[in-house]
Amino acid sequence: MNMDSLDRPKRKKFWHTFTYAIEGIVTALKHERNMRFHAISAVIVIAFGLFFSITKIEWLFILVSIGGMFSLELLNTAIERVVDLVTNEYKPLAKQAKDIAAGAVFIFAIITLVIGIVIFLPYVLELFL
Ligand SMILES: Nc1ncnc2c1ncn2[C@@H]1O[C@H](COP(=O)(O)OP(=O)(O)OP(=O)(O)O)[C@@H](O)[C@H]1O
Repeated sequence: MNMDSLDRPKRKKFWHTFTYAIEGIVTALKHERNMRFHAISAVIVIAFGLFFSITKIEWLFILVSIGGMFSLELLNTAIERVVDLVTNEYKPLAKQAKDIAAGAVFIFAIITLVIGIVIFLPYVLELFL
């Protein structure tokens, strides 16, 4: 039996899932101001990292921060879309769902900010002192 023909539908499904995910990211970048803000912030942070030649461990923290921020913002956007799909009337549960999702993004944003300060402040101080 040809194993390749058995594998093919699964592989096709994997690539479809992958392209749908990319489609989702592109859609969010197009329609969500916050996503564009994260993208610009990520470019600036990477430029700072290259400028200051930060260490491997520091790059890993930056990577997790950027990846986490994008992932959470995407989940937040997905929750907003589902809530808007379910209702466009004022519903306390809709408010809770949106605000709790926004809360998750906010907590990670604060942590990311602290990571950024802890990593870059010593480099900036060294530059000026
Ligand atoms: N159907 C709804 N019922 C009750 N409250 C809602 C509903 N839709 C949104 N809200 C609340 O209104 C406020 C503004 O929400 P809205 O979705 O307009 O903007 P947002 O949360 O800033 O998202 P974005 O600007 O990214 O679209 C939030 O507190 C949200 O929880």
